[in-house]
Amino acid sequence: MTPGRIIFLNGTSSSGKSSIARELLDVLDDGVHFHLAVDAFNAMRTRRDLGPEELDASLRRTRRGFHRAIAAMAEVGNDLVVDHVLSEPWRLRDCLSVLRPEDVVFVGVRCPLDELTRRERARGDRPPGLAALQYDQVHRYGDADIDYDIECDTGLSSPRDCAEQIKAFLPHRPTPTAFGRLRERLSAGEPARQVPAR
Ligand SMILES: Nc1ncnc2c1ncn2[C@@H]1O[C@H](COP(=O)(O)OP(=O)(O)OP(=O)(O)O)[C@@H](O)[C@H]1O
Repeated sequence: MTPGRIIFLNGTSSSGKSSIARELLDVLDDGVHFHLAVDAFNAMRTRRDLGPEELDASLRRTRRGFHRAIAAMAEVGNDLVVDHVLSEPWRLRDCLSVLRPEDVVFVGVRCPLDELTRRERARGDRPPGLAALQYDQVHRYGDADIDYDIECDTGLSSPRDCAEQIKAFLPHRPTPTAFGRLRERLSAGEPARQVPAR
């Protein structure tokens, strides 16, 4: 059985990941796609108030479970669009350890901070300052910027345009993929992006 393709969107809250994912499901006409969002997994959790330690442990298990659910869906041939916030280094490490690098198209979803703050205020359903808190973390691993297959700037492009850009990129996926390159660099203790020679 051929494993499914995983278009993996990483960006801060309000960067436009879910909007792009919805458009991707509309524009991708090669097969059946599923949108897997970490928010949807969080929404499945018991509503009871948890203490800080219990909440931390539960959030970590939710995310580890989410990563393995992605792997399981793809393993049996489902094509996926994943929407995630890699704001802690272990989340990327865990994804690199459970997903097949050759199946992953790694997409950096970027947006300028002032626009993120404007959107966050306008939508009103996210804690104020959340995007700003994640801004310096999601596209970094250690001291380096994360190396993606493709990046979108939602400050410049609509969700539909970003989806079309990703679709146009798919036939040109490099080998090794960004996940393949990251896996090798991180296992060798190197930075997340190749440092240009001086
Ligand atoms: N390219 C864009 N241009 C203008 N507004 C956008 C764009 N993309 C998304 N938005 C708006 O920004 C808000 C957040 O978008 P969306 O829910 O897609 O972000 P998200 O990254 O999935 O956020 P979260 O991780 O918090 O769920 C929405 O109100 C959406 O309409």
